[in-house]
Amino acid sequence: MAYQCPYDEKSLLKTEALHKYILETSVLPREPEQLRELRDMTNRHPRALMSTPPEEGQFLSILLKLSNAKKTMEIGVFTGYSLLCTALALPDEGKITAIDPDRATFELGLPFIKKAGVESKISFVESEALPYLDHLLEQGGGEEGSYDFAFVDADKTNYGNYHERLLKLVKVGGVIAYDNTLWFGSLTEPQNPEWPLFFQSVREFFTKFNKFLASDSRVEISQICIGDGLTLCRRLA
Ligand SMILES: C[S@@+](CC[C@H](N)C(=O)[O-])C[C@H]1O[C@@H](n2cnc3c(N)ncnc32)[C@H](O)[C@@H]1O
Ligand SMILES: O=c1cc(-c2ccc(O)cc2)oc2c(O)c(O)ccc12
Repeated sequence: MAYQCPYDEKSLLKTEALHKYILETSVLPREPEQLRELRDMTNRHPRALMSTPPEEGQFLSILLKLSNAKKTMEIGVFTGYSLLCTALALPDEGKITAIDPDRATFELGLPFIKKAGVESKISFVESEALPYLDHLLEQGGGEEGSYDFAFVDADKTNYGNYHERLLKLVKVGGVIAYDNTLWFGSLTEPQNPEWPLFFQSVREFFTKFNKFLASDSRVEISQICIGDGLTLCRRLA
């Protein structure tokens, strides 16, 4: 049976009105046309809740520009909202390695990426991320320490495994961003036996992963209350 997330609203803000205010004032009026069209299409998908929300996409975009990122990695593409945000934010020579075993869902968003004229910046890799990251690290050829930025929004309980590989692939000063680290605000809620088992296991995972990141001396971190929680890790040395 399909997993059903117990929450249908992806915002951690105090009220829905505040979320609506931010969207209507600062985000949606400035959202590029192809992103809006891709988001409208995705909203009709049964798993639309998985898509990166527009305020988070806007944040990723400004972060990529501020950090002058050129070579990035995306783990977990779905229909490509965060991927298109990234592709639009990178300079003309920018490159994104986008990894997801589900090509069909990526292809739903591809016409919008093409229409935006940024397809050439994207190399889509149809694969589970872990073996592909290992392949990049094994093949040599300058992949180690070459990425400016990585956005991780895939199978949550593998984030620790991605972290070890990505710390080798991003350059010193590069950033790894982990999505969903506040998992619908459930981390500080009492355990609810009515939650689906998958939801509970991800909650337990993030409880440990957040502590792990906080104690990881290889990175500087900032956990941001946007979308479902986003933790930025900047590689030190
Ligand atoms: C939350 S969605 C990604 C949302 C996307 N960032 C967006 O803005 O629409 C999670 C994606 O992770 C992919 N995924 C699941 N397991 C994966 C794995 N082992 N490696 C890479 N991607 C995986 C799923 O196929 C799904 O498309
Ligand atoms: O409800 C979800 C589920 C996921 C999810 C489940 C299984 C995978 O292999 C990958 C992702 O991801 C979500 C997500 O990223 C989100 O922002 C909201 C909900 C869900």
